[in-house]
Amino acid sequence: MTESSSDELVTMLRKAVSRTSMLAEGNDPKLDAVVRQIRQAITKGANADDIQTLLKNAEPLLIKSDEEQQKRARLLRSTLEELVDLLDKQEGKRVPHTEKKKFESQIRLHWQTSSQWPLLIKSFLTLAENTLNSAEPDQPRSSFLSRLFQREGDAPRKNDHEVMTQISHSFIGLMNNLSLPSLYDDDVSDLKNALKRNESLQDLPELLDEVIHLIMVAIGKTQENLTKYLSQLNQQLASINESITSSAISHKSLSKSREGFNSQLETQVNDTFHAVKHSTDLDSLKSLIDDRLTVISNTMTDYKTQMIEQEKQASQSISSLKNKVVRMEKDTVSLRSMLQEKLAQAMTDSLTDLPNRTAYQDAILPLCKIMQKTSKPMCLAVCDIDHFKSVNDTWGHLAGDKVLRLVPKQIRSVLKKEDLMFRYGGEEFVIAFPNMTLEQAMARTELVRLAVAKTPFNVQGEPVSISISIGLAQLEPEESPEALFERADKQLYLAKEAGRNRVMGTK
Ligand SMILES: Nc1nc2c(ncn2[C@@H]2O[C@H](COP(=O)(O)OP(=O)(O)OP(=O)(O)O)[C@@H](O)[C@H]2O)c(=O)[nH]1
Repeated sequence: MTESSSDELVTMLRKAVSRTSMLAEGNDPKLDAVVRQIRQAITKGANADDIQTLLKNAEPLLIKSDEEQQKRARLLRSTLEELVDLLDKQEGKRVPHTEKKKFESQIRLHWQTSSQWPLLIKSFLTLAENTLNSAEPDQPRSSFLSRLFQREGDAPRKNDHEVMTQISHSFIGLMNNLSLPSLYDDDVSDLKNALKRNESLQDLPELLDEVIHLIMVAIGKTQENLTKYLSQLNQQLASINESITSSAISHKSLSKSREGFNSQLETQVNDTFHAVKHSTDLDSLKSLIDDRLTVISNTMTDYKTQMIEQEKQASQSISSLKNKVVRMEKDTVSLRSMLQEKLAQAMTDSLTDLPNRTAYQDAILPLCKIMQKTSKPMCLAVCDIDHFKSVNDTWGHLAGDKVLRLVPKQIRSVLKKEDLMFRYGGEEFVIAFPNMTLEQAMARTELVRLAVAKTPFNVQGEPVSISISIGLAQLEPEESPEALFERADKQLYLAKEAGRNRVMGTK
């Protein structure tokens, strides 16, 4: 790996760890604290040893969170298996064989992957529908809902009723094992009550959608990825450290033996010199020189043997270092693609799938600069859902989340592909309109406002009117993104003051 590509990798690692660690927050307070330390250390440019110590501290917490995840996964698997058994025991109904086998293999393949749980729950729902919809041989076929889930006034069919109760209870059992932030307490209890009351498959899909949503909140989609990611990062750092340490040791020992040999040789040459100086006759001089030469020759042989041995070791360590570098080059490629995936995740808001505030902050400065440099107009709109708190208060947080997912879809429906929308935070969305004057942006945002106002949002079966207020500002030649946002936000405030459900703008 070249120095510049390793620098690049380190920079990417830093950036990615900082951002990825933000995603982990909120799952476990202790893990949050360690992850925050890692982020700070990396941002400050701490060395590999320090970061490794911090990663080691994170390990037991990650293991704990992994164990909890495993427990939840096992519970999901056994619940789904029991539910399949339950369907099997239905009198007069037949679980479609191929679908059942397919579902069982899906469970086997995916029970440990939390991102696949919604898919498993949905597949179960389909299997249940198809089973309960299967006609008894001597009964005429009729529509699924009318036949299975009693028409109004019909007495519930005992088996269907029982099976619904058991399905609902199984999912209540799953819900009891989710550890959710207390913010969701009311939603969990509402959902459990709704599941308890539920007697028809008709309402089950919607209820299961909410179960799925809460499961996703509880497991935190990123938790499992983060665990894998941190452990891979740990291995990379350990391998870099090991290589550097072993090459430093072998370098040290080589220079030590060279120094030892030099001083030994020097002593022997000096001794010989003195002995020759003080020798009186030719015979004793000859035998003295013979002796000394033997000693010097032995020393040289020893040194040569030592050198050969050390060269062998050095060449072994060089080839192992080379292998490591090759392996790291390979790992870098997969790490790089994983990092890119992480970066994309870190830039996306998980509720709405829109680019988030971090993405906005990365994009807005270059966008403003290019518009200013090319003297093109640009506008920024800050949109805020009106009285959103009362949606949460009246219908619950889950309903609020649903509205938060639907509103941007309505907004998107009237935007052009060059308009850039972000979820800025809470119930606030920001739209950048490149190449647009204030007049043009006023017209486009008026369409946005109308698209939301005229949509009857369906919350728990009832239509609810939702509106948004929008503040708009046009970018000035030398203006910073922060100043532009502030001016648009001020217009939003004025729109709220003037009665909401309106657009206000300024040049
Ligand atoms: N369900 C849900 N609610 C959120 C989320 N983020 C923020 N909120 C809620 O959004 C509400 C924002 O309320 P406020 O800022 O007081 O204002 P508002 O009720 O929208 O009224 P105005 O802006 O004055 O029209 C708060 O109740 C927050 O709890 C979220 O991700 N999901």
